[in-house]
Amino acid sequence: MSPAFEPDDVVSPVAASEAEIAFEGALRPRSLAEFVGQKKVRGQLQLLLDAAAIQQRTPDHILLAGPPGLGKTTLAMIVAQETDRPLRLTSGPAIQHAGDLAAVLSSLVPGEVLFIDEIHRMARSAEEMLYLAMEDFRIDIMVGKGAGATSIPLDLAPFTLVGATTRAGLLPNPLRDRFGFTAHLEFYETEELVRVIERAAQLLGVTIGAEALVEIASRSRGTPRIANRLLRRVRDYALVEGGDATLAVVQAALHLYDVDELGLDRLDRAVMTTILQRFDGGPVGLSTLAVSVGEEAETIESVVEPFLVRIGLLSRTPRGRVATKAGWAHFGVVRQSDALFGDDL
Ligand SMILES: Nc1ncnc2c1ncn2[C@@H]1O[C@H](COP(=O)(O)OP(=O)(O)OP(=O)(O)O)[C@@H](O)[C@H]1O
Repeated sequence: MSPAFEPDDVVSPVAASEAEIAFEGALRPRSLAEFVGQKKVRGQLQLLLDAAAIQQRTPDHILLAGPPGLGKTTLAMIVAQETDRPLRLTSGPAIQHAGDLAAVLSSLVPGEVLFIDEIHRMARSAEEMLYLAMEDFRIDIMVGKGAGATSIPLDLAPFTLVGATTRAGLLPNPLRDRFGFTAHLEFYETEELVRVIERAAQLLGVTIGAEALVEIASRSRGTPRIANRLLRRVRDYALVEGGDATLAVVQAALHLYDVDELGLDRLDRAVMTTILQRFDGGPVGLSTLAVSVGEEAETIESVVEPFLVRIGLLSRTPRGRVATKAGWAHFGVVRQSDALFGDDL
């Protein structure tokens, strides 16, 4: 099954190519003060870090939950920077065995911040090891097999775990409970994205007007990663055209990249038109929908749906996914049952 959705799609909120990772690195805010939006989470994190500093201990473990591209990695980096501690980055898929995690944990220096991205994708055996490590800064290493197996306890340096997940619901309770603080990152408001783009434009040396900023922000799916990426495309367009990033340039550039006024991309449109045309507006189950659009169910659930639900085009019901009235209206499709019986929407 070939995916309908590539990580480099212009409005894909998922992690991008090497070139984009370098581009993102240059734009990352370095402190909580520079981090735009998520006011509540910023306040809560600041308090947690200040309290730890006063007590001269490692800050509590932190879980960051939310859709991709909202700033989880950036916040983990900020936690390390603000507390002046080294940072180790790894991810759930890289931890396939308990031994992979033991190697990371046993090499941490005192106070280090360990960031595990996509923590819900870590191996089960490693999860169990992590419980003890988080609670007691200790792990048990099993040596040998069967009746002769023994466990050797190993003390760890105290560390702060920052876990990131797009699927908080998939984390087992014992793991979730061991985080001292869970932050739920929300999609950003347009005004917040305007500030993200304004800051990025300054760093990139792009001259951009107020209307153009709002236009990019309102097509960025509430996601800073997408806002920065659209700005990059607009900058390229302005460069080639030999002018500033005006509203007309933004509109032309985003039209070229097929980003509509709501910021919907190919996969969003594929999901919506499948529900509308193939399933007459739903309800349709997630796995059926995934097969119909040729995409992983997880991508649909964690990347596509949260935004479609947020902007009111789709609703999730116990019987399946259903297009809302606004969904029908946005795509200008007429419900087959209404067409048959001549009802108005
Ligand atoms: N609040 C913010 N203010 C300014 N820029 C931000 C903010 N949040 C994210 N960004 C920018 O958006 C980009 C993506 O952020 P980041 O990598 O932290 O997202 P993420 O949630 O970790 O995504 P993923 O789950 O895919 O790893 C970065 O370039 C970062 O600079």
